[in-house]
Amino acid sequence: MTPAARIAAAIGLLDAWLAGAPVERLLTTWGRQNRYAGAKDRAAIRDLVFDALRCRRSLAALGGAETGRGLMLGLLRAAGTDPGTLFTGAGHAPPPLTQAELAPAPADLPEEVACDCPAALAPVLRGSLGADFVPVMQALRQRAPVFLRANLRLSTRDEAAAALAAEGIGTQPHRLSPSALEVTANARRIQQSRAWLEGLVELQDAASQAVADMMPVPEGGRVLDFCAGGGGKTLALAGRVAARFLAHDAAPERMRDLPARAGRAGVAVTLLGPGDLAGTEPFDLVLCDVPCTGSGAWRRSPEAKWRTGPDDLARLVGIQAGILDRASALVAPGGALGYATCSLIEAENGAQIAAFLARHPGWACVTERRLTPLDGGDGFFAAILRRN
Ligand SMILES: C[S@@+](CC[C@H](N)C(=O)[O-])C[C@H]1O[C@@H](n2cnc3c(N)ncnc32)[C@H](O)[C@@H]1O
Repeated sequence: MTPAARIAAAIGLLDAWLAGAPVERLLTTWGRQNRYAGAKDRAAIRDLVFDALRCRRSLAALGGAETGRGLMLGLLRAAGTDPGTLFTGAGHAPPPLTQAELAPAPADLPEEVACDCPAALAPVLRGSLGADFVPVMQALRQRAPVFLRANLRLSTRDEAAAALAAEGIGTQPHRLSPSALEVTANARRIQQSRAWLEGLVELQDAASQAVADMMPVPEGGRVLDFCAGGGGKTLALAGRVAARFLAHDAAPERMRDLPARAGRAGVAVTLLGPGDLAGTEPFDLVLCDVPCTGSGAWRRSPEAKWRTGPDDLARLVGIQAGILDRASALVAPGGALGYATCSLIEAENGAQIAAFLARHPGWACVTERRLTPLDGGDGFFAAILRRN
């Protein structure tokens, strides 16, 4: 496909997204319906769509309309490319620019538009981020780096990096965690590499690794990952300490890849569905990596940035409180309750912990950490609580 034809495809996909369809389903369906498009075309179109979603507000302003066409015009203008060179109407290119579209783009955009902050959550984001509001929102406009976690059970980080380098995959250590590697070349080869297939590395954000590093796991102890999902945190904990790991999720189908991932990593994890918890307590650590707005990960999931509002936030805060109440009852005397979100919003973070402590006076918070994309990885919050 020509660059102009890829832009025309992205315009169609963005129009369907603006009409309410989920982005991943749109991209999958587009790939099935356009078999002539090769892997490079599909990847390029995905990049165009995700770049546009990350910067939806500013690009719509630069392109003069909140339509697929307006977003692509804005994307080209933001990159300093004259859209007229691609909007030619020739072959599969988008139709030429109209008189209205030829008008100069606005020189100055309002702050929240320029940093692509969603209007619905702007007050809570401003309140939560304070002086970091603009830099963090600006950081969320960029593509996220690809990070790997070296499985320290099987090799050192340097050995994992050397094994990847032997297969042409460039990495560099990242300061957020002793296991974190930032991929600098050939990220698309990772899942075919021997290093990945043999469990030396896993894909995991560096801040997510830093959160796992904070969790107190006693050697030989019992650990419950209460909201295990794909098991990223379970595997990071198991990569650090030899202990007994149980993974639980309210939606057990989310854990379907965990047995294969645990097998690759050389660790044992017992899976528990919603009805299986009774009698499994007590645990030395119960980790609650709770469902949240995901605002710290909007670089990777930009769709959520525009489709999450105050009602979703209120619903999630209620779910998080319920999880903490339930999970705290499973912690052994002297054990720890871990809490984590990939959110930047205080209601899901420090305020959630303060509300838990107000409901449970026997508990105290011993550590809290807030990470934003300015630290290099996704935005995360983590706290460790112990019974007084
Ligand atoms: C942030 S994700 C977990 C990500 C995972 N820990 C990882 O690192 O890959 C949150 C998970 O919580 C699960 N969940 C939602 N409500 C829950 C509940 N009430 N109890 C337990 N798990 C729940 C969701 O199904 C989802 O898989």
